Amino acid sequence: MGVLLINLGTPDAPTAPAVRRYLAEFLSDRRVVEIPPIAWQPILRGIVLNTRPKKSAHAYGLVWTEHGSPLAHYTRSKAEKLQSSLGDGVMVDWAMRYGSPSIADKLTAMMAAGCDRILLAPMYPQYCAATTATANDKAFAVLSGLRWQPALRTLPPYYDDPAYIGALKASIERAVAGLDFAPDLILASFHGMPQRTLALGDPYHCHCQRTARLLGEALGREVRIAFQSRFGRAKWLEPPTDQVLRALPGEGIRKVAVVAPGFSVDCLETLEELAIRGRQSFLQAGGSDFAYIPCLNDGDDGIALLRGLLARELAGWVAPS
Ligand SMILES: C=CC1=C(C)c2cc3[nH]c(cc4nc(cc5[nH]c(cc1n2)c(C)c5CCC(=O)O)C(CCC(=O)O)=C4C)c(C)c3C=C
Ligand SMILES: [Fe+2]
Ligand SMILES: [Fe+2]
Repeated sequence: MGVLLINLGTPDAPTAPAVRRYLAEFLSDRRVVEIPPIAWQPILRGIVLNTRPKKSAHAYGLVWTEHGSPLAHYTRSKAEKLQSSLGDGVMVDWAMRYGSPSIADKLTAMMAAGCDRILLAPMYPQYCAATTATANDKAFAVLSGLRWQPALRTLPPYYDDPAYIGALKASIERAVAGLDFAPDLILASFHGMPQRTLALGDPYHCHCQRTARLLGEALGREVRIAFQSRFGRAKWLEPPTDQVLRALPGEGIRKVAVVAPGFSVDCLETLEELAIRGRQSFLQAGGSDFAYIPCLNDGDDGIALLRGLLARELAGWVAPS
């Protein structure tokens, strides 16, 4: 019996060549960039991969840790803590959709260790074709080459699960209690997506809206939603986080706490885009106090949440110790 936590992927080093390799794989995924390859690949190879890696490598350098990329470090730590929590009856491991460790290598190792039933757990509370579906696609593609396949289950999105909302509420309340100011507003920033994916039926936008609404109800205060990390020229989900942060002081909101509930662990998009650049935008626009509240990461709230979700999905396969 195995559980494979799957996250997005990250470069092996904060250098332009490593970021280039990572972006080449990531941005060639047709679940991520839905432009026909004949039109997109020349733009990707001719422009994006010649300009973005240097800029992004600099940004990665600002958040890189002694354990490597924060995304990989926290994902690994989550898997190790869940292994202890779920016990010897279940093998818990982790993989990345892009780069390493690969889904193919980890699934192969799990099968070699005797796992004939595997729960795939994409680490995304809100379902999105560009994240959840492509992670599962990759695992199914590995199985398509096997004569003797293991049985598979996939972790459903958990954007409205009371345990998820409860874990976010506890972590936000604890973080806010430790601040030396009282925030006028909690801003929930989710990764953006092209607007057209909403019209095409992707539930991601609705899942984000529902998470933010339930979180506001649980906290008993306004939680405003925004979408970050715009990529490319198409229209993205609105409002953009950086614009909201720049507009808040004009509304009289001068103390803000920003949280990123759509990211299971901190990464470039939260630590650099929100905690560094978001802070600058807000303070330059006249804000007085800014706090970035970390993701659930490998903290007790996050581990207890995932343990519960995984145990539920493993029901009938195993009784965790
Ligand atoms: C949490 C959900 C995510 C969605 C939805 C998502 C969609 C999406 N992203 C890009 C382009 C980029 N994303 C990048 C980094 C990145 N994205 C997510 C998560 C989601 N992306 C994470 C967790 C990360 C961080 C990775 C890390 O190493 O820390 C990047 C790379 C960084 C950069 O150069 O800015 C790009 C590019 C698109 C196009 C997209 C949907 C269509
Ligand atoms: Fe992204
Ligand atoms: Fe970004």
